[in-house]
Amino acid sequence: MNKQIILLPGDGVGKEIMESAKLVLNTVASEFGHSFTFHQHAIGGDAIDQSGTPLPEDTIKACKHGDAILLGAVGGEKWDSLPGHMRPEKGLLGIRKELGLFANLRPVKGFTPLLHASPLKEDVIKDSDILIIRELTGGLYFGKPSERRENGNAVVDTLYYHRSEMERIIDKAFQSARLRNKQLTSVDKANVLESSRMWREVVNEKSKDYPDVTVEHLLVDAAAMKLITQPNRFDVIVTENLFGDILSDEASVLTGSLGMLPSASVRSDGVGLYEPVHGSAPDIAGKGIANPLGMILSAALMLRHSFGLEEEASEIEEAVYNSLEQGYHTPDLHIKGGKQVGTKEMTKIVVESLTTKSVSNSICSMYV
Ligand SMILES: NC(=O)c1ccc[n+]([C@@H]2O[C@H](COP(=O)([O-])OP(=O)(O)OC[C@H]3O[C@@H](n4cnc5c(N)ncnc54)[C@H](O)[C@@H]3O)[C@@H](O)[C@H]2O)c1
Ligand SMILES: CC(C)[C@H](C(=O)O)[C@@H](O)C(=O)O
Ligand SMILES: [Mg+2]
Repeated sequence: MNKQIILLPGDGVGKEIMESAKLVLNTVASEFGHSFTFHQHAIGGDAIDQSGTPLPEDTIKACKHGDAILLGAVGGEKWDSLPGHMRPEKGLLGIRKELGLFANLRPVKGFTPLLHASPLKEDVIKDSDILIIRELTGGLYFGKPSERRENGNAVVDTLYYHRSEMERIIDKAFQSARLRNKQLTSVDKANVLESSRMWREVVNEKSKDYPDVTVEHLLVDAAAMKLITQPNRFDVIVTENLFGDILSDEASVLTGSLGMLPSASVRSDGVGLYEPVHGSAPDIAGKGIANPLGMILSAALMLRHSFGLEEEASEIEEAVYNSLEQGYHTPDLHIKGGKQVGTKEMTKIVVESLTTKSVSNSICSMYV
């Protein structure tokens, strides 16, 4: 298979972990006889420094023509004082919107060896296998107006959703639930927000088309609590943009670290942008200790969702979990008796595991 992959390393640890993804993808290419060509472009702070804008035209053009996109992370203190529309984060929001990537899939699989200090019982964590589906191109992130008023003393952000935007993401969530354990939790704030009341209506209407899927509604505050106290009760969670952003970082504790979570931002035709859930991690950037696994697992999601390479994707996931089971980990994780390594070494271990195919594991879930 011949594929053109657009790489947007971005800022901070984004650059470091993108190297890891490239190495793993090159290994897969040579093991399975594929040809992956990489085209690197600027986004975020990196792009601001190079051309004065967080999302240059040539980056948008390349993303539209590539077969899939891998993104590291954007942002950092250096650009924090820029006005809102100039910030690195606008580059990320812009490319999601530009490509119509309305569905953000964030799989979370509990992994007990990493959580020896957790108050939860081991089997609760081990049984936790959640797919968070976050609406990605609407809500407060994109609502107009968003501005300062009254001489800068008042502020407005707008939460706008069209019913059709709710319908497509909720449909996607029902379809995903059907492929998994047929349980859908819709998270909203229907006791307060009009948008959430419409969201609930749409979920209830759509549920008639999916009678085999069990639906529950949770208010977001209670959902946040249950995600931590009873994570194994969830299968697929669907929610709007901002709630999904927050809940997915929270859920990452089930895996031991935010550095572990991958994500796929997709639309209906398979076009996708794949990125770890975490940010540019300025506190550890440049130290060579960033966890590359969320990025590597995002590359696996790309192979599965955009290229249909299920076997290759599963092998990467297995190599990642085999490496952890052997005790190798970056400093953000805590494995009793494990061996702490840096980004490059961790990547090398995953690559070795891929090439030796020392596979045997039951902890790796199908990320749908
Ligand atoms: N998708 C993205 O590009 C994205 C996502 C979130 C935040 N951001 C941006 O990143 C910048 C920093 O934000 P933040 O500090 O709130 O969030 P962050 O996700 O960058 O970091 C939060 C914490 O998690 C740790 N962490 C994150 N990724 C890690 C990894 N791979 N390995 C080990 N530890 C890791 C960090 O060291 C930090 O302690 C901000 O400018 C923010 O806007 C970007
Ligand atoms: C950087 C920021 C705009 C982004 C978001 O909120 O979507 C990030 O937190 C994420 O989760 O991808
Ligand atoms: Mg986030």
